[in-house]
This record gives sequence, C-alpha cells and structure tokens, in this order.
Amino acid sequence: MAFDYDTIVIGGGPGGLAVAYGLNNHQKVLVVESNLWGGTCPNFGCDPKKMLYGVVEAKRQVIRYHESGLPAEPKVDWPALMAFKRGYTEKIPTGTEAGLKGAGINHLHGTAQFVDGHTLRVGNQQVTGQQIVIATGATPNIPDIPGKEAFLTSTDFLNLDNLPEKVGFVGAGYVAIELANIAVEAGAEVHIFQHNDRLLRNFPQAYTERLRKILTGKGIHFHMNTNVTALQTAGDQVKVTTNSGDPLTLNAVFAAAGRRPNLDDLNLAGIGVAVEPQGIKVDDHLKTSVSSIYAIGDAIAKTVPKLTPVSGIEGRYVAAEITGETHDPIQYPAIPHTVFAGPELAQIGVTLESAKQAPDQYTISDQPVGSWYTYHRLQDQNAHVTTIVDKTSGKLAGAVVLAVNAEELINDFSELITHGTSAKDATDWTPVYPSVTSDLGYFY
Ligand SMILES: Cc1cc2nc3c(=O)[nH]c(=O)nc-3n(C[C@H](O)[C@H](O)[C@H](O)COP(=O)(O)OP(=O)(O)OC[C@H]3O[C@@H](n4cnc5c(N)ncnc54)[C@H](O)[C@@H]3O)c2cc1C
Ligand SMILES: NC(=O)c1ccc[n+]([C@@H]2O[C@H](COP(=O)([O-])OP(=O)(O)OC[C@H]3O[C@@H](n4cnc5c(N)ncnc54)[C@H](O)[C@@H]3O)[C@@H](O)[C@H]2O)c1
Repeated sequence: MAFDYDTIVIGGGPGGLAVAYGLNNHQKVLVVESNLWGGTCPNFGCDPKKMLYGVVEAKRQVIRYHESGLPAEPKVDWPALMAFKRGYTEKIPTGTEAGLKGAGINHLHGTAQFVDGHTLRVGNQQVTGQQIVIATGATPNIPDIPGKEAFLTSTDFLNLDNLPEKVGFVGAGYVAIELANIAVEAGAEVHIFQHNDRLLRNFPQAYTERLRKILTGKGIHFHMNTNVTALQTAGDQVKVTTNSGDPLTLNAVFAAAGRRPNLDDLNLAGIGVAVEPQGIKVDDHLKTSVSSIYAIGDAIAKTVPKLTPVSGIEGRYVAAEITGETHDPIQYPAIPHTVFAGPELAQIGVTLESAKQAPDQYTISDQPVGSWYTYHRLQDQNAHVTTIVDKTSGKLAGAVVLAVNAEELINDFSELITHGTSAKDATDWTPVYPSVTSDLGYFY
C-alpha cells in the first residue's frame, strides 16, 4: 500500500520536532500541530518561565548584596516584565513554522485523530503514513472540585497582564514552587495548598525542607496537609474553601496539581493503543501496542522525568530507529533536573535515598557550602551540596545542589557522570578561576 508520507508526527513541540528534523533528510515527513508551533516549552513552559525567573532573581541578588555595597530596593514592574516575555514568545510559533518551511518539512495545522494504525483525520482531510509518532505532550490537571471553572493554569500565569494581589497554587510540585517564587518576588501575597506534607516529592526531604524555609522567609504561606475543597468566584475575588480552617479570599487560584497526557482527541481506544494512567504505554523502543505507532515525550508513561531534553532524546532515538540507524533499546543518560525556585534545587544520578541504602557501594558527602568563597561572594549562605561517589570506581554517581546557581554546578556534575570522569581527570585541567567550575575538585 502506498502511503501519503513515510512518517507522520502528531505534535510540534520539542519531541515531535526532534523526530521531524531527525528524519528530514531520509524520508517524506508530515508534522501536525493543533495549537502553537513549538509546543509547551518555548510558548508557555520552560523558556517564558525562565525569562520571568531571570528578572526576579536579579532583584533577589540585589537584595542579597544589600549590605555589600548595593543598598537599592528594586521593584518588579510586571507589565514591563510581561512585555519582555511576550517579545520573545510571540515570535515562537511563526519562527518555528518558518524553520519547518525552510527545512522543507511538510506541516499541517489542525487536530489529529486516528482512523486506523496508518490513517489520521485532520479537520476534513485524511492523511496516511507508514509510521505515526504521537508526541502530543501534556496539559494541566484540574482538580475535580466544586467551582473548578475558577482555576487558572501555568499558561495563564505566564501571560498575566497584571499580577493579582493575592494568589494561590494548588499543589507543591515544580510548577507551584517556581511560579509561587516568581509571584512573591514580584510583590503578590502567595499561598500554596498541598494535600500532604511533602513538596517536590522527587527531591530529598532535607533539601525540600531547607527550600521551604527559604521560601517561607520570602513570605510564601505554605498550607500543608490541606485539601482545597471548593472555589467560589465573586467579581475579582475567589473564595478558597479547604478542609482546615476558615476560607481564604484570593484574587487568582492556579491548578498546579500535575499534568495529564494530551490524549483525549486521538481516538486511541478506537484503534487499540494501550494507555496507562501516566500516559501511552510504550516498549523499550518507544513503540506502542500498535506496531506502526510510536509515542514519545510527555505523552508517554515513563520513569524518567518529563522534561524538554528527555522529549528531545526520545525524538532523536525514534528517528534513528525508523531509519534503521539503531535497533538497540533506548538508553537514557543521567538526566539533571532543576527547580528554578530562587535558589535553585537540582539533582542528578543515583538518588540520596538509594545511596543511603547501599553504604558499601557509595560515599555520601553532605556539605553546607555557604561559607565557601563562591557562595560567600554571592551572599548565598544557604548553599548546600551533596555528592554521591561510587566507592569502587571513585567516580561521581549522583549529586544534589541547593544554591543560587545550582544549574551551573549540576551541569558540571552531569558532564562528569555522563563521561564517567574519574576524580583525577576531573581536576586534571584548568577551568577559569574563580568560577563555579573551579570548585569541582573540592567536591570530588
Ligand atoms: C510551566 C512549565 C515550566 C516548565 N519548565 C521546564 C523547564 O524549566 N525545563 C524542562 O526541561 N522542562 C520544563 N517543562 C516541561 C516541558 O515543557 C515539557 O517536558 C516539554 O515541552 C515536552 O515536550 P513534548 O514535545 O513532549 O510536548 P509539548 O511541548 O507539550 O508538545 C506537544 C504538542 O502537541 C500538540 N498536540 C496535542 N494534541 C494534538 C493533536 N491531537 N493533534 C495535533 N497536535 C496535538 C500540542 O498542541 C503541543 O504543541 C515545563 C512545563 C511547564 C508547563
Ligand atoms: N524546572 C523544570 O524542569 C520544570 C518546571 C515546571 C514543570 N516541569 C515539568 O512539568 C511537570 C508538571 O509539574 P507540576 O508541578 O504540575 O507537577 P508535579 O508532579 O511536579 O507536582 C504536582 C503536585 O500536585 C500535587 N497534587 C497531585 N494531585 C493533586 C490533587 N488532586 N489536588 C491537589 N494537589 C495534587 C502533588 O502532591 C504535587 O505536589 C513536572 O513534573 C515536570 O516534569 C518541569
């Protein structure tokens, strides 16, 4: 049977685009996107979030230098900050589409729905492909409570014309912590409602408690072990009812209770693609239960974190698998993850919890580093680093970092872990001094 395309990719985000560009010189490819070209990360995820974060962190650095020669009292101008962000994000969809055009990749705007394992309906046309790759990402999970229509999402937060006076976040994961930090630094009263006693559950509790203390010090109100049971809107106010204490009146409440895969439009049940609660079920070649269909990125059930670089790795892997460049199962490198929480909390590799359970295998070194030159210079008294070293090889196996510039140190650690650098080789070269990297030798 002749197909219209060799491969059709559903979703024009980081994952889908990695497949399309990976296949472009080998195959006739079509990408279908229902919303904004570029997907979540550059339009309403990582990139706009970090533009806002960069500005509020600059303000916080000035405050840290308050008694070190910089007595200014900066204030965030939200409309100007938003204009800065929009100046970047507004160009993303057209820029991404122009990139596809320039590369000669066929692309179609519309919502794709499966007719069978090789056929999609997009609007009023049907297209066929020998392979189809699902890269439809995820969308905010809205808690099912009375008044849930009042919930705003991270997408709304990252596009607010004005910052409301009092804001709440339901959930205490990545989205809640990062956006709450931006809101409090920009001058809002901020409340976080968490149904249990853990924030950022994938990070070690000693570290999340240190972070909670710092964020509480900035003025964020943590309502732990608290279920939001109802929302009620009246004008520009939202009454938040919980299972503990009196209701609170805020001006905006954001659902930050995880993200669910974007699968509703696809008719997966109709064509027999197996789905689990966390996303599409795939094997170690990222194939679904229908042999002509692959799935990648935030749309799949997986144990690795749902992050932009992971979607990219999976997209490039599927492209290589389709062209026959590889037939090995997918192998993930150590994936660093960072919460941009002001300060940043980052980790990579073997977790602290599992290292503690294997004392014969790992040496754990837990160091408050606030008094080290690098952190003293930045006035970051709370900086803290844990390294986990494999006793047999002497190589770094994992690390946790809480510091204002944790992203830099975790990237250095990532490089050491990924390339299996020994303690000797890690110090056998000359980085710029003084810098975050010139501290590496002290950690090993
Ligand atoms: C607020 C926020 C901050 C984040 N910050 C970071 C960060 O700092 N670092 C990081 O690594 N990750 C971050 N992430 C996560 C990151 O954005 C995602 O992991 C990444 O975008 C996933 O890429 P993807 O291609 O799998 O999915 P997406 O980027 O979500 O792309 C999927 C695309 O598929 C389209 N689509 C869906 N259904 C259909 C259909 N039926 N037909 C056609 N098209 C369809 C969607 O419109 C979307 O454009 C953040 C996420 C959020 C929400
Ligand atoms: N810096 C980054 O890399 C970054 C930033 C933002 C988002 N992300 C990605 O996006 C994903 C989604 O972020 P997120 O914060 O929405 O999810 P998350 O999984 O990190 O956190 C969800 C939070 O909601 C709580 N929760 C779950 N169900 C609930 C319910 N019914 N009612 C109330 N609370 C509930 C959880 O206990 C948890 O605190 C992240 O896991 C990550 O993959 C990454």
